[in-house]
Amino acid sequence: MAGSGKTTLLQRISAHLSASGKPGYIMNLDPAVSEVPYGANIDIRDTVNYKNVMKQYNLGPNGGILTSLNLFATRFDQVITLCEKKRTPQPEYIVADTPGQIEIFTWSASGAIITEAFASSFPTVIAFVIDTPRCAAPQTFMTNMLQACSILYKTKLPLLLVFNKVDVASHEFAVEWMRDYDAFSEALQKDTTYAATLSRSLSLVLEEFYENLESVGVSAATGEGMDQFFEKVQACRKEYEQQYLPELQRRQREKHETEVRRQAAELEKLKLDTQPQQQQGSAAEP
Ligand SMILES: Nc1nc2c(ncn2[C@@H]2O[C@H](COP(=O)(O)OP(=O)(O)OP(=O)(O)O)[C@@H](O)[C@H]2O)c(=O)[nH]1
Repeated sequence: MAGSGKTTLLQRISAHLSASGKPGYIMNLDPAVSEVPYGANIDIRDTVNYKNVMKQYNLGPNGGILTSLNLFATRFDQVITLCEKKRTPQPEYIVADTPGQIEIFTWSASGAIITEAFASSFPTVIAFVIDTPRCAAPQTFMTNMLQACSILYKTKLPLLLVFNKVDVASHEFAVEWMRDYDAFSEALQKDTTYAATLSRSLSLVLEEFYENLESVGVSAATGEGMDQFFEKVQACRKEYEQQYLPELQRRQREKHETEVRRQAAELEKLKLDTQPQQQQGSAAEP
């Protein structure tokens, strides 16, 4: 979500990878950001000028971001080619920062094109960054979980909940709320509003979702929890290989078979269309 610390975390990830001797391949996909505090290998702003897009298409800020991202997505095959290029040292991670307005990325055609392009070329993991101090209120916590759930639902990719800013507030309460429905319900006890009742019911529904989620507490500001972050990313990578990849290969096989069937049907149609002409042609021969 906006302000959760995505850019600061990316800066931290980049520094962590550089310190390990294997710099990451870093990408900025936010066309509206004024400055990025890390050295980006690919920056959407080098390709699309968001302010010009707003002017040219007579759009507001969100429309401008969305259209810039759509324009960029049309060239994403070139981005993937750049990512696949051999380098020394070979980066182990490609990390992408997304626009702050979550819905622009997750619910747009370009967001789908970009995530699918990554996911069909590399093991891909979504890191959902959460402002931990801000989600100490049970209903804000629930709003974050519903957003995470909708991203998981949309992308079907392994998702890691990254509780950021643990230098300000520990994320222990959030882990407890995910593990123990009663603890979450107790936190809502004094609240008798409709929203609190809804949150309680949703928490029950989300129990299964929580069970299959990896989570970690980090501080992008101090670097706390970064080793655990990378361990969790590796766990998510396994999930990608065991669950997402077979499903992706099945979809690709299905697509290929449909294409083969379509081509065979076209060929058959062509044969039928040309048959009477051949017969006509041979009848006309002396
Ligand atoms: N205390 C603390 N502050 C942090 C941490 N990470 C980020 N911040 C602060 O949170 C604010 C937002 O951080 P950004 O990295 O710009 O957040 P973002 O999610 O990229 O923001 P948008 O792109 O605008 O959505 C800044 O003031 C950061 O300094 C952290 O781990 N601890």
